[in-house]
Amino acid sequence: MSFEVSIILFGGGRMGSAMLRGWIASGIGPGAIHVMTPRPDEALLGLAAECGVRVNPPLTARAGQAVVLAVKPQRVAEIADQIATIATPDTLIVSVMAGKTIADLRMLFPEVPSFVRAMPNLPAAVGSGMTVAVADCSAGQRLLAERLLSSTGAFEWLDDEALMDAATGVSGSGPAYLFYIADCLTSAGIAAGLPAEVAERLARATVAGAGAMLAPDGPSAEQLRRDVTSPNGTTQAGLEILTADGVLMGLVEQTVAAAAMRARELAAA
Ligand SMILES: NC(=O)C1=CN([C@@H]2O[C@H](COP(=O)(O)OP(=O)(O)OC[C@H]3O[C@@H](n4cnc5c(N)ncnc54)[C@H](OP(=O)(O)O)[C@@H]3O)[C@@H](O)[C@H]2O)C=CC1
Ligand SMILES: O=C(O)[C@@H]1CCC=N1
Repeated sequence: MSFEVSIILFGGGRMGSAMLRGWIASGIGPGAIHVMTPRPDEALLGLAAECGVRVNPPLTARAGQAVVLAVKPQRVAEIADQIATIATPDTLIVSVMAGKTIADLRMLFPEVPSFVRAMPNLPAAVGSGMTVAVADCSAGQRLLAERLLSSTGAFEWLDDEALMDAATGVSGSGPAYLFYIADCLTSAGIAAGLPAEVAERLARATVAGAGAMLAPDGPSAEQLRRDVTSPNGTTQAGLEILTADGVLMGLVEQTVAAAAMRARELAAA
């Protein structure tokens, strides 16, 4: 899907760069993208040079554009003056900051009429992201935001902004939990006698392959798990440990709850 939209991205860090890569790969015209970030790293500068993205150009008011905020919630106040100088009655702010509510954004940016609060995740960089969002803007801007956010992978609107913090705990932070599982699998492989590099290669490929099978229109996770598990075989022996007494399930519930709680705290940061 290729379309033209003029974007100013504030924050060229991990999430900003991940979205930028996803946008470019999906065909969004790179000449239409400006990145504002105080210390662009080599990778960002290389990507920008390769694709014609402008980094830290002088900004002027540009009607109809999307301003994407990918700075830390704790630092967003620093860009209020810059946003005030570029805001027009058509400006749409798309924030991906954890915790910050649309009400918070309205207080921070009183000149801006329209907001989308989104929560993407890092696999956006490879077109396999999961983004959820809520909107307080016109139907046309909602469509624009949806095209932008869905260009990096799966996307859905949430009806209730109160669900954004729980979604942050599941899909926003979720890739980190799975990367940790990959590390656990590597360590367990080493403990079981595999050379470290072999264990790591096996763990990475296994988590990536299992993730690929969880395509949205594919079988359920439960069905896929059953497909691996031969009755009385090796997987059953392993899963009896992993699922014993619901300990892991309880830990994952606590993990998501802690992340959601931190998102609520960040609203006030
Ligand atoms: N990382 C993730 O997986 C996800 C992150 N998010 C959200 O994305 C946002 C960014 O997170 P993340 O990318 O991890 O953090 P990073 O620290 O990697 O990126 C933040 C970027 O913002 C830049 N920045 C700081 N001040 C300004 C400013 N005044 N104007 C423009 N840019 C500025 C920083 O530059 P410098 O380092 O030079 O100060 C840095 O490059 C957060 O709000 C987070 O909640 C949402 C979903 C997932
Ligand atoms: O850890 C964080 O605060 C951000 C938001 C979701 C993923 N990373």
